[in-house]
Amino acid sequence: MIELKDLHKAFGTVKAVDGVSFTARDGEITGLLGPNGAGKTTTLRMLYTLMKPDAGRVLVDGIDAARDPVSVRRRLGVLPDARGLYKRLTARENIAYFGRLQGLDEAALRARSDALIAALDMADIADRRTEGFSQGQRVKTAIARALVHDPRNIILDEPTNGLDVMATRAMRAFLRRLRDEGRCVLFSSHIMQEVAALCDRIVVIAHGRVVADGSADALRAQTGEANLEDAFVKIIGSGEGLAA
Ligand SMILES: Nc1ncnc2c1ncn2[C@@H]1O[C@H](COP(=O)(O)OP(=O)(O)OP(=O)(O)O)[C@@H](O)[C@H]1O
Repeated sequence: MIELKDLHKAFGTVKAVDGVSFTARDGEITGLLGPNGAGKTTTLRMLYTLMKPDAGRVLVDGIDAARDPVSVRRRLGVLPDARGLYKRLTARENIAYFGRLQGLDEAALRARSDALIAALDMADIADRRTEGFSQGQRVKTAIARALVHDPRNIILDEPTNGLDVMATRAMRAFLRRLRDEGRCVLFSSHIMQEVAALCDRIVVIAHGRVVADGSADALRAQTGEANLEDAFVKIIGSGEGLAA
């Protein structure tokens, strides 16, 4: 479970995150939806301890990220916005490298790598160097790498960015599977359909603040709009910066 409590972060005069609080629960997919520049990436960076908040707290499975960042990182699998892979290594070697950094022994590493390569349907590319990989192949490798230590909480920044329709469908199925295993899945997106198709709970963020938080049905009821897209536009105040 991930709890964010009144997070703040400013860059000079820009209040990127201005009092964000929400909870992402186990066994649910939570979507962080907001237009470009809303503060999604900054919020996620504070959550995965890459950036220190100016104020506020992050708790992962009840552990305070400021007090024990190492334990928090162990409990998180992160697909960051920058997906840098080592291009001279094969996909499998990229995954193994991260597994060793996480302290997995060789037997556990092999078992986890094989399971992820099968789950992400990447057997055909696993032993190729990642140099020259397509966007979809890179995303799959980065996800396998992020999950090698079997984390309970999974954070993904725009996971389907640049993926084609089939790869997007496969990614959605994979995220549902993680959810059905009881994990806490949190992802950010500025694509309404993505969030509508996938999420049990939607946190809408605009100008660094949470402007709505609930199921798709709750958001429709809150706004009186039958169509989720219309509900989002009403909540955010405009459709600018959101993609259908
Ligand atoms: N390192 C930084 N230095 C200065 N300003 C920043 C920095 N990081 C983010 N910002 C600003 O903070 C605001 C929020 O940015 P953020 O990247 O969190 O938004 P986002 O919701 O992830 O947007 P997008 O969908 O475009 O990725 C923006 O105005 C951005 O320009």
